[in-house]
Amino acid sequence: MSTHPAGPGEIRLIRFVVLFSMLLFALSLPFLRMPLPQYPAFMAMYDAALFVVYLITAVLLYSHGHTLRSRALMLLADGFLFVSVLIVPHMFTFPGLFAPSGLLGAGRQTTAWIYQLWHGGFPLFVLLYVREAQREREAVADADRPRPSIYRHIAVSLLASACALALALSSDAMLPALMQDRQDYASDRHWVIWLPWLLNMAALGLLLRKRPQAALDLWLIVTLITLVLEVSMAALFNNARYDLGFYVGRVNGLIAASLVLIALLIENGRLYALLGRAHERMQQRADELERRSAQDGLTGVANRRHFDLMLGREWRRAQRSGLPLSLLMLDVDFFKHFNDRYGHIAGDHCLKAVSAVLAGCTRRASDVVARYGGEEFAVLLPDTAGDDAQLLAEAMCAAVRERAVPHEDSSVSPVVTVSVGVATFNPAPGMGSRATVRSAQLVDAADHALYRAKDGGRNRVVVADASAVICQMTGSAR
Ligand SMILES: Nc1nc2c(ncn2[C@@H]2O[C@H](COP(=O)(O)OP(=O)(O)OP(=O)(O)O)[C@@H](O)[C@H]2O)c(=O)[nH]1
Repeated sequence: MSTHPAGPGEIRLIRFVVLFSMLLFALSLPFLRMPLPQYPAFMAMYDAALFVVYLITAVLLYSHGHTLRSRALMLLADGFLFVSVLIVPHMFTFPGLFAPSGLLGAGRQTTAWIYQLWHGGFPLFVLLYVREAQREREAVADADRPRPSIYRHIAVSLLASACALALALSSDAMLPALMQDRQDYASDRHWVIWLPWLLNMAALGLLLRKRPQAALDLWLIVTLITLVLEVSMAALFNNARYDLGFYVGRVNGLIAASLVLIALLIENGRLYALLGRAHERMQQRADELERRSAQDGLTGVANRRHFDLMLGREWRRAQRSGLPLSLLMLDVDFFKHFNDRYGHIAGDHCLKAVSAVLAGCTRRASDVVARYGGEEFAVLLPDTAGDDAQLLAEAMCAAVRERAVPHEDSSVSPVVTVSVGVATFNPAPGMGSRATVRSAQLVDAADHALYRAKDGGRNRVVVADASAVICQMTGSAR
């Protein structure tokens, strides 16, 4: 918000607020001096609301300034804190609110001077903000800026409020009279009553000239316009406390106070939505990366890395549950001849077809079909006994044959065939501590059975005893 331009919706809202404030001013201008009933409770509510709004705005701006390492935003936050602190004595010293002549040793001029100092002080902070924002834009990148100290800023702001309060408390003796009595303004008021108006106009002029204008700048412009209108109605062109200008001016003041807060809250909501969407996108990308990192690029089945991971995991699970774990190792027969005859690209297509057939044969979500390397595949079958693994291995053998990928250079079949080694392990309790070694033994056993299948003539399934590596020929049909 402090760097981004305002969106079209924001600009519409800004225009509406300016028009509303100007209309309110224009309509009440002829009646500003009209006396109205006195409602001290209105002042209590007004000051309490302003205090909360200014304080929250200051907190939000300090946090933005700290995050963005922006001294400019800190200075603006100082302005809001300065006002929120001054509002408290303004309420306590206001005659008739807590005591007929106000608390804190207030004199006749005290409250009026607090009002003057807060309305004159705030635009000074805006002027400092504009100057610093311009300097920051021309200086080094945000990340290289030293982070401004929040505490130092708060301390300076509190000091400024304390000085202003001290001045206001001694205003009866030291400063020009603004009030004739506790109700009416002085008839020949000193020119200093124009100072807040002039300072707000100066800050407004500087902000209007600032380029580029961020959304925050536009909201500040509206704030200053409404403040100028407030000061005009409630301090310059009206006559006394509790006349129409006094009330309507304060309504404008409340609008002015809320604008930056509303803008910051809108911005916060927008940032949360953006953050949520960014997090979702990142999560999707992470899932996609995770999926890809587990996948073989050519065939789409699991890759070797994922297979190793799953083997270790399933081995440990089998250790805990005592359920059997079977492994099939499959190898395409005479694949070198296939490549030589049909070419490498056709070889790739053949591997894709074989892997699709193998994946199609598995039925359980826990089964893992993986490309083990080259033209060799591995199928991990958790909770599967040797007999069932052998049945599945033979079904795979048959399914590959039925897929009928022509292989004229194979001496065992006119179509592509596979040889399969099967190993099953029935883990005993206590083997888990040496899980990787033992799971490697299962791979060795299945591999050994596979080579026996090759030796035995190919296109067949051989089952091994995983613990003793006892091979048993089953002689699959051609
Ligand atoms: N097209 C293709 N060929 C591959 C790929 N990976 C390995 N190969 C080939 O697969 C062939 C494997 O040959 P061998 O290990 O001699 O085995 P074989 O010819 O299948 O013989 P047997 O296994 O004894 O039946 C080699 O020619 C490799 O180049 C691949 O990703 N794509």
